[in-house]
Amino acid sequence: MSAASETSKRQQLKDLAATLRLVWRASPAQTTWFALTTLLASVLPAANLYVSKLLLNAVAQSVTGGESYASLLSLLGLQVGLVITSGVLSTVQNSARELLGDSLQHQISAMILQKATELEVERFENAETYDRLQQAYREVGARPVQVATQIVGLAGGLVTLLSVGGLMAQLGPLIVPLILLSALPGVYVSSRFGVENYRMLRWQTHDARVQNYFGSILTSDTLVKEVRLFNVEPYLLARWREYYLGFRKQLESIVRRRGWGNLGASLVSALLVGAASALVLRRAAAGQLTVGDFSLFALGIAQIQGTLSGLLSGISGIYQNLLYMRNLYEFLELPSRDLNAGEVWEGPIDTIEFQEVAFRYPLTERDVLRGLSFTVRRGEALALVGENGAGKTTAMKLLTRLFEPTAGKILLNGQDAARFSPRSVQKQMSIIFQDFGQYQMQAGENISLAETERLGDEAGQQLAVEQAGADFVNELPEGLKTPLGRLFQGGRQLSGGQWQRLALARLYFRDASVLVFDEPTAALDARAEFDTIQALREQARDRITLLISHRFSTVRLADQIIVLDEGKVMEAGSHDELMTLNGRYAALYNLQAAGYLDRASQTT
Ligand SMILES: Nc1ncnc2c1ncn2[C@@H]1O[C@H](COP(=O)(O)OP(=O)(O)OP(=O)(O)O)[C@@H](O)[C@H]1O
Repeated sequence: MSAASETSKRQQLKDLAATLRLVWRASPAQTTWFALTTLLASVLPAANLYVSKLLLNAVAQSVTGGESYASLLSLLGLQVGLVITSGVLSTVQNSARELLGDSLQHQISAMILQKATELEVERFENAETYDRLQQAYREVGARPVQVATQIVGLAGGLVTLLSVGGLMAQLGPLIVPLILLSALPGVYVSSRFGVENYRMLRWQTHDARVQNYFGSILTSDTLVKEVRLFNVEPYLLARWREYYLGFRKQLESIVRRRGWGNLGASLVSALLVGAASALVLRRAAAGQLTVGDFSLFALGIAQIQGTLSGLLSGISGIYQNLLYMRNLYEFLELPSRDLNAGEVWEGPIDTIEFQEVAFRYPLTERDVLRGLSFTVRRGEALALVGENGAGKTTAMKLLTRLFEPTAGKILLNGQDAARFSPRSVQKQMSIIFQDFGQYQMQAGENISLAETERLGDEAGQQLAVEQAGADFVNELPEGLKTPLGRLFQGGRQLSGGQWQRLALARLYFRDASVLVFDEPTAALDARAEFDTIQALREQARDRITLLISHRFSTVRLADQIIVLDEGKVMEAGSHDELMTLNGRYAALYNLQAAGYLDRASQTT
């Protein structure tokens, strides 16, 4: 695939304009200072060369007494003035660039984070989005300011080239073209390998993520116990290293080929400069050039070569940087989901009705829910049971509007939920997921995250703690203000069950009319689970409770039980009805009950 086909020219122009807009918006003042000082500094090389030439000629003349000390001094003064001007300009230029880079970095990070908040939840379950997010984050750093620097540098470079070229043209007609030519091979090599480098990094993104993942297992606080016990370290290290060796091979190949390319370019360049020098020396031998002219030539070569290669590599640099910036734009252009779009739902939810709901995850081939129908009313509890992967959590993701059904309808108080904005419907729901969050923040914050408008509501937090049976919070050194987790200094680590109680408190903290418990008690023992669910039934008398659990002793407390099998309802009814039916539910229930009885008889 050629670099050009990766992004069309038109797209690149658009990206260029977008990048310049980004730079300008980040800081108009710093951008102006930066551009102005760069342009002013670009006439200095020609001025310097010219004054040096005059000074050398004057020195040569003074040897024969043709030039006074005062006139030499005035030329020197001019040269010192130029050095000071250049110092002032470059100081302002560097400061402006540094501040501009910082503003840009902040602005782009904020854009990426904002975008992440607008993405559909399903995007986060998709490896491609992660790759894009990671690539976008990588570009936050220097790229945009590099593009700005390169564009301003192009204008400056042209001014320098024209002014120095004009001075050197007086030395002979072929001199400037020969020197210009000598810079080209080097520029070609660096631009070609620049593009190749870009492609290599892009291909490596996915593998680098996998490699990082292996590294993160080895440095994870939560996994360290399993890793040590099972002695997984050598395997993980080997996998990690295997990826490194793959990257290394690609890098070595690029470095080797680029090395040969640079060598060839230097040889060609040396030959061309040699030819230009021979021409100048011939004129010098014929007495047609002054000492100053020769110094102009010697210093001018480096200046022209440097400026031209700067110019050309600036162009290819802009091109390459825009390829990288595309990653950022691709991420920012991902479709957003406006969670506030739709009518605003107000008031409590009294009934939930699933009508023939089906769902298929994006990019997959299989419906994970098929024809799911049930109704649940305020004051009732409905339990979903079924084997792993039967679709229970997915049904809750649909109810809570994290995803939309692919077929069928969900009615709330008899109205199609799809009409209402997801945010306003979600306000009426509180949930504890299987993989609930363990936020490395204070205990009280962990609870109040369910309603950040009430972050300081300690009485509310305390009530939620009591409802969730999370009394351990009161024993913590600073109570609700105790920082939790191991990530930051001073944090207290909780047990799995304690974290879960805290997540339960978070669920209660939100004043919702629908409570969803997705295996809320997995980290609790059977007795504690039973107590928790019974307490929950008391507290949820005037709400709708939806419960997912693998423990039938808990499930039996629900008014309605739905047995899901491969996304379809297999049986539905109350505990007693399902036991009378003597089907799958009854079989599973009896199996677990026998297990309990068995254990009970062993302990007595
Ligand atoms: N993001 C996803 N993309 C694709 N398929 C998914 C995704 N999440 C879940 N699935 C698939 O959907 C099916 C139902 O998953 P779900 O998590 O709803 O099951 P569950 O009944 O809650 O299982 P468990 O008891 O293990 O929690 C499974 O086959 C799972 O592999």
